[in-house]
Amino acid sequence: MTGEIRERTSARRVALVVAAGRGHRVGGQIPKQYLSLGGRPILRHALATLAAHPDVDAVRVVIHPDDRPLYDQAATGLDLLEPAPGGAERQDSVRLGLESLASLAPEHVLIHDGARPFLSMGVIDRVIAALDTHPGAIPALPQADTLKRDDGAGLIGGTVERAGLWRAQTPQGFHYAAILDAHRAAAGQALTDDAAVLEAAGGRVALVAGAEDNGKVTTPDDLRRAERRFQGPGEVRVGNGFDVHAFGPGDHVILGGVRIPHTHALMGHSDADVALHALADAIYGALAAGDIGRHFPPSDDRWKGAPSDVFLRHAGALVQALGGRLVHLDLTLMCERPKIGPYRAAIAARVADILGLDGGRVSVKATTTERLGFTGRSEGMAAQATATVSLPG
Ligand SMILES: Nc1ccn([C@@H]2O[C@H](COP(=O)(O)OP(=O)(O)OP(=O)(O)O)[C@@H](O)[C@H]2O)c(=O)n1
Ligand SMILES: C[C@](O)(CO)[C@H](O)COP(=O)(O)O
Repeated sequence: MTGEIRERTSARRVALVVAAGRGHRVGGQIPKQYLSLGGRPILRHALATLAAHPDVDAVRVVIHPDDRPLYDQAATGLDLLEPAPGGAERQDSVRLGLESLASLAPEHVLIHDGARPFLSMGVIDRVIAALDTHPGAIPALPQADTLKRDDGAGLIGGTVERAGLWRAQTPQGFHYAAILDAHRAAAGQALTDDAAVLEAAGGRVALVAGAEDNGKVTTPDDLRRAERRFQGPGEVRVGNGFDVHAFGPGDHVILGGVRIPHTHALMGHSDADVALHALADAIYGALAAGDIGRHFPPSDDRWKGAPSDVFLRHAGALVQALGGRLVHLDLTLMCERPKIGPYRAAIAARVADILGLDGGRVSVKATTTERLGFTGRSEGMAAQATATVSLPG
């Protein structure tokens, strides 16, 4: 997301994160969503993931007014809408949050618990995809254990048929107008999730695959389990990127942010920096966060002639937002001319500078294609990149 989103008067898809609860079951001095998990407040984990998702246009958090200083700390550096005040129960907080989005009039809203830190891009993707064909969709997992009902005196009163039962998670996605109307109509009824609110209004809600990791921190045991994830070695991801631009009239090319004199220029919507485009795509790939065209559509005039370090910096920021680290970047440029050798060190240094890395983590290589193909005929250039990213476990 960019700073410009905050100024928007509309956004197609908004994530509404409810975080106004008191966390009584976890206990402690501050509400659970502000407790530290892996060095960052619990709430920040999901905020970073939602803010980094290419199909989420804006994020609003619903908070308890007393928590404003804790919220400001948790949200530092993330580009979010102003938070909205919550209510006494989760359902009230969601309704108030939905009302607060009226002027944005989003098409879709994804309602997420701030206490579910391990949200993945894949779960968000599945919920969003289901909204093409359904007014609501939730991630859920089939019930695996046998279910017992007690008799009120510590004995089993019966066994509940578990077939067809699912455990509901968040984010729960909805067509905004439908869920706002349903929440208004349900005010006063006690319903434990937003799917139940739409169901009560007669809406049909789809089930998509949730994830075991996407559990809610509800009790001190959940918190201990969540902390254990950060004691492991984390996860290493590898992504690749590839890009091509054609030569046209001009007297220089921009490669890796470095201006190189040449008999032609590279043609493109932005500055046609084939190297930075491949690198950005490699990072997006490692995060499963789409590609450069999804974040910076060529149809958007804001990116006409744009310097491509904007794209690479954005990809690097997504890694940071997820609490991750760029371990290594490897770039190969393919062309007959210009000769890359004299500029190799400058390109590596510029890439490292854009991403705030030390130069030893950026490799720049070049090859001709032995006069074969479009690069061999000097009709254009290609670049290929690999990004290695480390994410918390
Ligand atoms: N009045 C409330 C109550 C809950 N929530 C949010 O809804 C999510 C799920 O609720 P839950 O796990 O029950 O959180 P708490 O209500 O804080 O927990 P507890 O019942 O233990 O106090 C949490 O992110 C919580 O902050 C909210 O925004 N407003
Ligand atoms: C919305 C929810 O997280 C779906 O599982 C859940 O219902 C919240 O329940 P709580 O009563 O607020 O803990």
